[in-house]
Amino acid sequence: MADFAQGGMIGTLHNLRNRPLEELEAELMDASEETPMTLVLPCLYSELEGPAMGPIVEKLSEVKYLKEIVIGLDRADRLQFEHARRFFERLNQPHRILWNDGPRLREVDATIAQKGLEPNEAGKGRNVWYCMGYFLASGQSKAMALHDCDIVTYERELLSRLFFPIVHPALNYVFAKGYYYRAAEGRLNGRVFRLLVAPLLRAMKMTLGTNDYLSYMSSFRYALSGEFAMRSEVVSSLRIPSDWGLEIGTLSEMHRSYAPHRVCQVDIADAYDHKHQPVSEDNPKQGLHRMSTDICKAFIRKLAVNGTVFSPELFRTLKACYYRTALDMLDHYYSDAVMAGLRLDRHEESQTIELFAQSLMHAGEEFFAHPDASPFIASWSRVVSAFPDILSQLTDAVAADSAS
Ligand SMILES: O=C(O)[C@H](O)COP(=O)(O)O
Repeated sequence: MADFAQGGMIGTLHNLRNRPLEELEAELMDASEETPMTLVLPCLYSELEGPAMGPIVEKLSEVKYLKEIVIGLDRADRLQFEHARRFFERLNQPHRILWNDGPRLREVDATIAQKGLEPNEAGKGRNVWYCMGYFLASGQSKAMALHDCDIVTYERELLSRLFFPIVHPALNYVFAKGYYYRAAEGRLNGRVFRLLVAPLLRAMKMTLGTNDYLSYMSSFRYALSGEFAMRSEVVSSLRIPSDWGLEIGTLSEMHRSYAPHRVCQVDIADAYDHKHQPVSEDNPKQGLHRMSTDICKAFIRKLAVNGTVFSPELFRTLKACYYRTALDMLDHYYSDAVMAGLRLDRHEESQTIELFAQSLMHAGEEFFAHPDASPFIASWSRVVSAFPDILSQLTDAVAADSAS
């Protein structure tokens, strides 16, 4: 059962009363006249072959209030792109597939690269960024929502609850972030959020002192959720990171550009399950190992930009504080899991905390070695000012791919 606490700097929209989906969708239908809505699906080709995507597309095809669906397809060759086109044919809404690795979109990327504004690495950030560009270019909608494509617990309600706060005429939000808890097959998940992000934020407050940014970030119940929605005016000026700092970077940018009362979080699901990445202890370039380093880097850069002066001593203190805080929080997660009848392996999670502490130190070393490095991709408004016809090049390329 949901509580109704408003504990942080942003608004929290709970799931009070389990309102029927039909009621929510009817209100979204009404809102869609004034505020048309586009859904963005950033996916890997391999996800089309996984257990989640088929049911997601089946359920989405029933949604009536969507104006358009934009699918960003990564890691697909020509045959796989053609298969993807057939796969998405069952959608009842107008939809477009961005074949990110296809020759036409690579050519658009090469054009943007002439002025050094292209995403500097492939990945979810680049995929989302091109979908945002297409959303602006198509100009069909005033609101955009985005969700992951590996959600095995997907229900239509998730999408309706994500859009509701930014499109309902009585509400004044420009950005909504989804929250839930993660669990599957009797086990409590969400390891990076629980074991890294939440205790690191507490440790940063203790070591650096509370500031507006840390209070804002701590207000999010699931800062790493891949589900968020925004009004079109946010999309053109948003800078997003190309690495695993995407979610933290996006929230940080919202903090930079908008007052907290225009940002909210919304309960979009009960238990949520998805594809789990390995921890990857031995390979810092993969799995949760890589994700944890990118997230630490995203925090460090943001704090540096806000005026925090980092030193090796500060990192040692922060690491010690993080480590102790994470272990304390693990006790609470364990108690919560036991009471809910869920499994949680304390030894395994303690080892993961040790690895995340190393990731924090590693991120600090990288920051000292490359203080100017930034994973942020330029905003679309900057790209458009450098290449005034880039959005039509993008729509032409996508249309030509879909007609080929
Ligand atoms: O949100 C997270 O913490 C990471 O994506 C890892 O999630 P998982 O533990 O559910 O795989």
